[in-house]
Amino acid sequence: MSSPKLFMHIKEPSLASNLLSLNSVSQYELNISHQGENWLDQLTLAKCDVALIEVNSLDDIALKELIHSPVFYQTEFLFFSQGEPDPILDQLMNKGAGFHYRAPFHFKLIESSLDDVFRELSAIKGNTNTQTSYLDQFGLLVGSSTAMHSLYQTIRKVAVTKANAFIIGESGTGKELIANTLHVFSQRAEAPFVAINCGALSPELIDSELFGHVKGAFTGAHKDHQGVFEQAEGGTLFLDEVTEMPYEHQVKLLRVLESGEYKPVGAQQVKIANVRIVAATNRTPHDAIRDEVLREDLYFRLAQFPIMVPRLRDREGDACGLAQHFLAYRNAQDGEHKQFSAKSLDKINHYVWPGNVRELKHAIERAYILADDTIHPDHLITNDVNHQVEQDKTAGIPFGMRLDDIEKIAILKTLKQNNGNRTDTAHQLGISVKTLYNKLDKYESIKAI
Ligand SMILES: Nc1ncnc2c1ncn2[C@@H]1O[C@H](COP(=O)(O)OP(=O)(O)OP(=O)(O)O)[C@@H](O)[C@H]1O
Repeated sequence: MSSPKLFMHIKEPSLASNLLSLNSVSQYELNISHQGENWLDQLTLAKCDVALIEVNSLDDIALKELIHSPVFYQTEFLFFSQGEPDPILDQLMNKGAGFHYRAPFHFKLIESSLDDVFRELSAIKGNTNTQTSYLDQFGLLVGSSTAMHSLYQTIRKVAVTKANAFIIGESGTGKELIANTLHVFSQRAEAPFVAINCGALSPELIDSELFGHVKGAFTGAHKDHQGVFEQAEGGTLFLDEVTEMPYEHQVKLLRVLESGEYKPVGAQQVKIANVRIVAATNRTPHDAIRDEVLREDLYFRLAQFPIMVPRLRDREGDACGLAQHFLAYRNAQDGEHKQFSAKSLDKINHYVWPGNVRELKHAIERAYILADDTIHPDHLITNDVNHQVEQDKTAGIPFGMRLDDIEKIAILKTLKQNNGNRTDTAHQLGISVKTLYNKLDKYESIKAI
């Protein structure tokens, strides 16, 4: 296991020597900056886990650049200043940059912060070859790739802030786990984490689902009902598939985010919302705004921190690692010792996993059931839709078949393949859950005529 790396850019000689004499500093692999050169460039090249940076001038170009640099999310920062107001540093701190020590410095405190960071980093780096899985784990997320480590850094930083976060990534990449991990690492961890799927909210009940209702507010409202804002009081509200919420209803969310107030249906008094909002989408926000499925003003309110989730195929080595991880857990459940053959691991490694971790998890579950002791490539059944479409194409679609009939067959077949799961079906077909519901409603009404 390699030691965590520490970068040091300290000009003031006595501060530098005091820091260098700390025991906690000597635990790290040390990397000292060359004065006179841009320290951010050096830090970017050195890829360090922790950086000690002395800030003593408002025209520090590197400090200004840091806020837009990926390094900001990949490194734990300890800034040192003489205490003069510095708006850029304030901005960095608001974004969860780490620690800012003002002169006179208390080296005991600095020592203990560095010890804490060292322990955390060692735990992450050293969490390999456990009995159950050899991948690193952070919160609820498993993965050792560089892409996942940089995601962990981002989550660690965002979690401690009050900002809303917007998680953007393909279906099955783990957006809900990320939202949950953000909650677990936040100061709201003791309060509830409430998740709702905005695509599944029925338009008639949206107000009541979000804000609750009082008894007698409408026919069927037999008792008071708490909406998700109230259920998540003090904690985190996860708005999954927020782009699938009807456009005209999104303004209601916007109002709460702007004013912090909401009113249950039929109530006289407004309530104050005390929740952190984490939203997610598997669309590109830019496209969603252009296609008018996401209000731009809502996006800016939600996306104080956009978090991009890497696709499984962009996490080098993680597909095999996760497969081993899922299998190890399954073995432990049943007291089994099933294993992958070398060829099956090769198949896992080379497949693109369009359904990301969810698809991998399901494939391992199926393979586990099918295999006796060893999982062979044939046991690994994937949702390779493209491949299936190719096979169906060779079977041929009848000449002259109406396009809407072809569409209907594709929808119903995919729905069946996904055991009726509408979210997965919509993702595979490349349409929104809302569109899928509309089309299914249309088929139903035609049947009824
Ligand atoms: N990094 C990970 N480590 C372990 N399990 C994971 C990881 N990422 C995803 N999973 C598992 O994969 C499945 C899908 O994850 P999740 O529901 O969080 O994805 P999602 O991006 O929210 O999907 P969708 O957009 O379809 O709602 C879950 O069973 C989850 O436990």
